[in-house]
Amino acid sequence: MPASKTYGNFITASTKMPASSENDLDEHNIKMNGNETSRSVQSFSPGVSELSNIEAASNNQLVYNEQRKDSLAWEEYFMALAFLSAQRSKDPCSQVGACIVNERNQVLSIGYNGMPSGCPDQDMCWGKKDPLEINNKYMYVCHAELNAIVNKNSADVRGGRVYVTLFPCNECAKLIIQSGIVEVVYFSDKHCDKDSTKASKFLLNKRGVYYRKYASSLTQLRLEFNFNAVTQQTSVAATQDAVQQLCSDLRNCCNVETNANVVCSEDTNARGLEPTSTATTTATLSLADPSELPRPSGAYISWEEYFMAVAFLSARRSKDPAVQVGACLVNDERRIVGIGYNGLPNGVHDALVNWHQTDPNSPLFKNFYVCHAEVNAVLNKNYTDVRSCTLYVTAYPCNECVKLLVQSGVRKIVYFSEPGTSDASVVASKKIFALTGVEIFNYMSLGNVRKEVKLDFCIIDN
Ligand SMILES: O=c1ccn([C@H]2C[C@H](O)[C@@H](COP(=O)(O)O)O2)c(=O)[nH]1
Repeated sequence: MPASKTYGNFITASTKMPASSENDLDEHNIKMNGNETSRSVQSFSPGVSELSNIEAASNNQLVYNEQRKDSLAWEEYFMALAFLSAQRSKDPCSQVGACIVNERNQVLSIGYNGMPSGCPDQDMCWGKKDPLEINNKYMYVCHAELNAIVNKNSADVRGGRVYVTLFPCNECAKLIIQSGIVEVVYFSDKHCDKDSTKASKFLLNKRGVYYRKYASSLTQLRLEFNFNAVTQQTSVAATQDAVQQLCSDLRNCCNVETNANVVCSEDTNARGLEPTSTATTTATLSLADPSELPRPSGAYISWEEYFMAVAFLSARRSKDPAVQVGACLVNDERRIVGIGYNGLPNGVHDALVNWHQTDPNSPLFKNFYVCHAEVNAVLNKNYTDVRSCTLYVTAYPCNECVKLLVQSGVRKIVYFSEPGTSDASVVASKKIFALTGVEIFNYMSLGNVRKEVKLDFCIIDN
């Protein structure tokens, strides 16, 4: 990994390359299985907004060059989304995540490894050491890539790019190829010596699916659900950190005897599988080995925490030096259908707006130009309808956004920070919610929710 600057224990996004070079990744020769492969430029162009300031200046345009310099690059943002979704996984060993994006850098889908939907976690095998294959997790768990492909919010993922925390296995490579994904960006290749990874690379090479290692130095990120988190840490977060620590300690010490013993038939694993013989004697089976159980609650992030974390993560893409806002729209099947952050309209160069102009009487007032996170989340949806969706948003929506959300059919809003004022527009928004029956909740009022999520990309290699 290249050297990186640290912020406390965490690396800041400011260490990354300037925004103008985000697209550099699209133009280099890559090494694939020992062969130098020349890669044609892909059409993942970030568009006009990614032109360098120098270019703009040479065109004799006004350059304010005041946009935020530490916002996340696309590459970092998408890999962070993959690692964030991995934190939803209940796999006691490896939490894996995948994020599929299209050529316009819109998120099409996110997935993590887990049991098939509808199969109760507590009834499933989570271990991997049973001599009988049928009693191990591998036959049951759906891989992150599979879940991302089937959970897509678009008609298909053809032409897309998938960001994965772990190099896809051969089964996932087949799905990737068949679904038309053209590029794989991976973080870890820790199973490179396994046949399943070799077969995967063989397949991807044969089909011409380009794969490359995540190239940014950003490998850790702290998503603080607060504009002033240092002074406002709550005991909830502290408690959940303690639960996480406990779970990790438990995972590290196998075969610990606790009182959590159950009596069951010796030929079952007490998780719903058919007995392999007709023996009826009973034996005491210890369920104390946490590596055979799904992660307990607190050792993975809840849905509410996940969706709010996605909103806070997308906020980190914003170039606004003053306020970064993020929004995440979720349908009633808990699929993310739209993500947005506050930014300029497509095609408007980030360097051409005076980000520090706060005078509403000036034609350069930045708010005249910036599209709100909520608007972008609604518009960034693919073919999916946002009707009956829930919006997770880092800040209380403004009056204009409230109208848009209500007209789009959003039925529930979970916001993080309270409006700064209770002026007429806030009162009007609340009135609209009351009249239309749209539910609105402060995230913290949901109770026992964390206010911080830490992403450590290297954890996949531990
Ligand atoms: O491409 C892949 C490969 C594996 N996974 C999942 C499947 C399992 O839940 C874990 C691997 O568990 P280990 O205990 O580390 O063997 O990762 C995946 O999602 N995608």
